[in-house]
Amino acid sequence: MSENPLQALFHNFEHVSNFVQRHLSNLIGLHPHPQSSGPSPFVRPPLFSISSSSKNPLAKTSNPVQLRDSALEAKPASPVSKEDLGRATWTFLHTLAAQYPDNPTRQQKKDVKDLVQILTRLYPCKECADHFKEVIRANPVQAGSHAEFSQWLCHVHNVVNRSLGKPVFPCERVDARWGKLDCEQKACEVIGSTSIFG
Ligand SMILES: Cc1cc2nc3c(=O)[nH]c(=O)nc-3n(C[C@H](O)[C@H](O)[C@H](O)COP(=O)(O)OP(=O)(O)OC[C@H]3O[C@@H](n4cnc5c(N)ncnc54)[C@H](O)[C@@H]3O)c2cc1C
Repeated sequence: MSENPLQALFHNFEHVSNFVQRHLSNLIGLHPHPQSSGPSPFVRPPLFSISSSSKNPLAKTSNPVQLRDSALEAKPASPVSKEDLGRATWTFLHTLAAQYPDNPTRQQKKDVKDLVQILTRLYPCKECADHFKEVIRANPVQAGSHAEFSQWLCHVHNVVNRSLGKPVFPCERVDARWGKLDCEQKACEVIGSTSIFG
């Protein structure tokens, strides 16, 4: 009864933590080591550990929560290049165009136009965003159908290509270059394709 209430809370948390670790270890295939004689029944140390002082639960430990996964060790994130960002964004946009319906709804047409406008403001390469804004001003989004949107996108991509001295892509081959996502049972179709409000 004389136990500090915070200490009790701390012990409860530790029990829950141990419980979760046991079940996680079962899930990812870490089984108790039969010959293990130490305090931990596991071959590998737990994913994280909580140290507590039984005398003073508020005492600072040097590292109260330790992540042991080497993938989570503090490493500086490698920067994303302008080229990587560009390729990823074009992949996203052309894949979206490939799946854009022949008869889009009003909402889908609006969403696509909004998305492109948002890119001209938020694209995380300012020089590219500013240039793209000019490109869109001169070539307003056409999204009346799959064919219209994918051809429009191919055209504006070529405008960017030209400005960078890259080869122009033959837009009659855009459907061959950019296919729909390989998804089972139409799970990747753009939502709302069958709406009667198109
Ligand atoms: C909106 C936007 C604006 C950008 N603005 C700039 C900028 O101002 N300055 C800058 O340095 N970079 C910019 N970039 C990045 C640039 O466009 C390229 O993505 C980057 O240089 C990498 O080029 P890449 O040669 O790998 O091919 P990407 O141009 O990234 O193309 C990827 C793939 O798409 C296919 N492809 C190429 N052209 C077309 C087309 N017309 N239609 C369909 N498919 C095609 C090809 O198979 C190509 O390999 C921009 C990117 C985006 C998305």
